[in-house]
Order: sequence, then structure tokens, then C-alpha cells
Amino acid sequence: MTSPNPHAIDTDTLSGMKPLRKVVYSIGSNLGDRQGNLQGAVDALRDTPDVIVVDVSPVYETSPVGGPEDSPDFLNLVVVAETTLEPRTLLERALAIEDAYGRERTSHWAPRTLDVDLIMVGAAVVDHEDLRLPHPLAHERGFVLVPWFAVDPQGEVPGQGPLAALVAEVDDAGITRRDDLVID
Ligand SMILES: Nc1ncnc2c1ncn2[C@@H]1O[C@H](COP(=O)(O)OP(=O)(O)OP(=O)(O)O)[C@@H](O)[C@H]1O
Ligand SMILES: Nc1nc2c(c(=O)[nH]1)N=C(CO)CN2
Repeated sequence: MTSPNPHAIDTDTLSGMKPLRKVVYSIGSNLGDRQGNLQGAVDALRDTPDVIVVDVSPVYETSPVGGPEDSPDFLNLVVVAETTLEPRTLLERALAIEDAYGRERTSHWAPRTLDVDLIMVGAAVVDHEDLRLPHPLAHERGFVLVPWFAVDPQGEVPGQGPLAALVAEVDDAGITRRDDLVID
């Protein structure tokens, strides 16, 4: 008779485990204390149960894409994390973090103290009015691709391909790395 394997995990335990998925956030601010707002958002993500922050990109100063003509420049960064949470729970948390930083929902693409967008959650594909994944514009936005590529050169936008190829195509005029602005 063989003795039981002390390292074995029973199948009930395994089937109850939620998969760990990669989640990528794009965070931007173009009003108020822009660096402080980004730092606050990163801290809030780190404080989120079941979200493990793996990488925080450098900060980039970026020209506004869309929005009013007099829109101020943004500071942008990207956070790469791992999570067992569902996309909708992640969205609720992202919106709560925006609200905590005084975000007023005025017009689409209006200047904002804090914008926390979900770019991808594993291989999830969602197409609802209030949640679209992967983010439908991520693959063409330099302010997302450039920071993301800096910390995750092997990354991919699901359905769109490797970051290395996407970043090579994107217009990076108006995107300046700000190593003087450090996020802890
Ligand atoms: N992937 C996503 N991440 C965050 N919000 C999303 C996503 N998909 C849809 N939304 C919805 O978009 C709303 C936010 O609209 P908002 O005006 O802030 O868009 P935006 O961030 O300015 O524009 P864009 O969608 O071009 O990034 C949220 O209330 C949310 O329900
Ligand atoms: N440079 C820049 N432009 C934008 C940004 C942003 O974060 N950075 N966010 C937008 C809506 O999500 C629209 N335009």
C-alpha cells in the first residue's frame, strides 16, 4: 500500500480556487495635484483586497487626446496587477477610486482629476455600455501603450497583438517620460 501524498491538493479545493488573472489599468490626471492624484490611485489599488500590484510604470506627461481644445496636459501611468476579482468588481473599485479623488462626471473626455480605466482583465471580452474589455481604444493610445510597454515589454492587448508591435506604430509625439516625478 502506498502512503498518501502529503503535498496532494484535493480536487474540491482546486475547483473552488478562482483563477489569477492579469489586470492592466491606465491612470490619468489633468486637473489639480496631478502627481498626488496618481499616487493616491496607486495606493488605493495596492490597498484593494485580492489585487496584487506587480508593476507601476514611470510617469509620462501627455498631450490630451480628444476633449476640449484648451484641455491641460495629462500625467499618465499604467499599473499591471494580478487578481482573482471579476471585471465588474474591478470596475466598481476603479470608479470608487475616481470618486474618492473628487472626480465630477461632466462631459465625455472633459478634464479630470483622476481617470482609472481598465485596459484588460485576462482574456475577458466584455461589450456592455458600462464595461468594455479589452478597452476598445487601448491599442491606438500612446498614453496607454508607451507606459505599459516600459514595464511589460512582453505584454499583449488581447485580440490586438503584442505591445512591441503596437507601440512601434503609435504616434508618440507629445509623450514625455517624467523621471523627476516618482510614484512610490
Ligand atoms: N474598460 C473600461 N474601463 C473603465 N470604464 C469603462 C470601461 N468600459 C466602459 N467604461 C465606462 O465608461 C465610463 C466612464 O466614462 P468616461 O467619460 O470617464 O470615459 P473616458 O474614460 O473619459 O473615455 P474613454 O472610454 O475614451 O477612456 C464608466 O462609468 C464605465 O462604466
Ligand atoms: N493624454 C491623454 N488623453 C486622454 C486621456 C488620458 O488619460 N491622457 N484620457 C482620455 C479618456 O480616458 C481622453 N484623452
